[in-house]
Amino acid sequence: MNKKVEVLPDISALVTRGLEVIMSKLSTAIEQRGQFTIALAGGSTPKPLYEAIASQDLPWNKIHIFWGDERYVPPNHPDSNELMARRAWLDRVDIPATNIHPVPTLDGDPATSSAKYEQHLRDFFHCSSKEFPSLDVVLLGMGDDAHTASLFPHTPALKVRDRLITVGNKDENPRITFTYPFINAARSVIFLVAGVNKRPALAQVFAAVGDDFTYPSRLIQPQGELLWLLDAAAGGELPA
Ligand SMILES: O=C(O)[C@H](O)[C@@H](O)[C@H](O)[C@H](O)COP(=O)(O)O
Repeated sequence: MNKKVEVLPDISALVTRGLEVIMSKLSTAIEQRGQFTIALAGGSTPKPLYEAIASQDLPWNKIHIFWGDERYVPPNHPDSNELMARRAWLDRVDIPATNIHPVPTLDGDPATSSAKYEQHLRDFFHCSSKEFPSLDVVLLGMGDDAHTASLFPHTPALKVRDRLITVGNKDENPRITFTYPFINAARSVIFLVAGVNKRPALAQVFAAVGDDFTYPSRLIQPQGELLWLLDAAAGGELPA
């Protein structure tokens, strides 16, 4: 694993750096493989980054969008990660509808939706039930409790290692999430973390020794590149 940590002075610089990194990986992916695949994070931090990507002149027909996790709500619900990304980015660019791969959340049963998303991913990447396909980029946030995607502390989702997608839970509210082994199969995993409230969790995640099930972001140890992009408020006290 190639782990890098960058601390940027503020949110604006964090977004600018995130855009620069993603544009570089997008160009490389399209040059080498003819397409770019990215899984988006939800929450609030990535919204300005999505708005910045929407302003770029890109080969949208070669870009495929997935979600690393989704709340189990309809796509028009205010909590929907898909809705946030469509409003901030996808509705503003000429990307083919077939290049947008939202998590199904209308089956009435999270386990059914989870299996359906898994099959969609396997069909897209033409991979067997044993393989973990590699997205070019998995973009992640991190909660104050060190969760990432919808891998929350001390939940069953943290123990699922033989699937791409599983059902997560936050306060009894179901979520659909990438499993940590699927995240770790990515060519690049990029965390975008901002705010002083994230410092305690970051200290635990970066500690040499710690409990992965208490601090789930510790589980993210990709074979490829791991890049932590932090603003100074979040990362200012981390040991260099
Ligand atoms: O569905 C979600 O909410 C996200 O995927 C979640 O993992 C998020 O990235 C973190 O909770 C950080 O959220 P903020 O960026 O809002 O702090």
